[in-house]
Amino acid sequence: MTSPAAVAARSVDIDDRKAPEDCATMVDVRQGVDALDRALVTLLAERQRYMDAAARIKPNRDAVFDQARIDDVVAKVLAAAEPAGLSPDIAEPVWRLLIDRCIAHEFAKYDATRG
Ligand SMILES: O=C(O)C(=O)C[C@]1(C(=O)O)C=C[C@@H](O)C=C1
Repeated sequence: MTSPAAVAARSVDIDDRKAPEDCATMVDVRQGVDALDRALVTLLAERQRYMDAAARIKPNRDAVFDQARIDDVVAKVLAAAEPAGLSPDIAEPVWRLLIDRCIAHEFAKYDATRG
């Protein structure tokens, strides 16, 4: 088990990483990946809090699963992925799984607070 202190000692600030094109070693690559993963965790935790808000605001439990909104979210992600250079083969399955897990979280939150 890696201690939190050891993890912190290895960590690279998001602004203190090499651009992918400038990486010369696998240490550079992995420091960049680890830094981005921490940034993504922060963003995903904030996205999760919007699910908490949705569970508080939606009019009823049936509104938690919204297929039209899922289609809209995936379409917007794919539209943003293209100019950003993110492969749709990564973006689409990642977001479909993310939405699926977010729906499960939203149902759990709804049931815990309003069920
Ligand atoms: O937009 C909503 O209604 C949400 O609750 C967000 C979200 C998502 O993860 O993007 C989650 C559940 C819905 O079924 C659709 C989309």
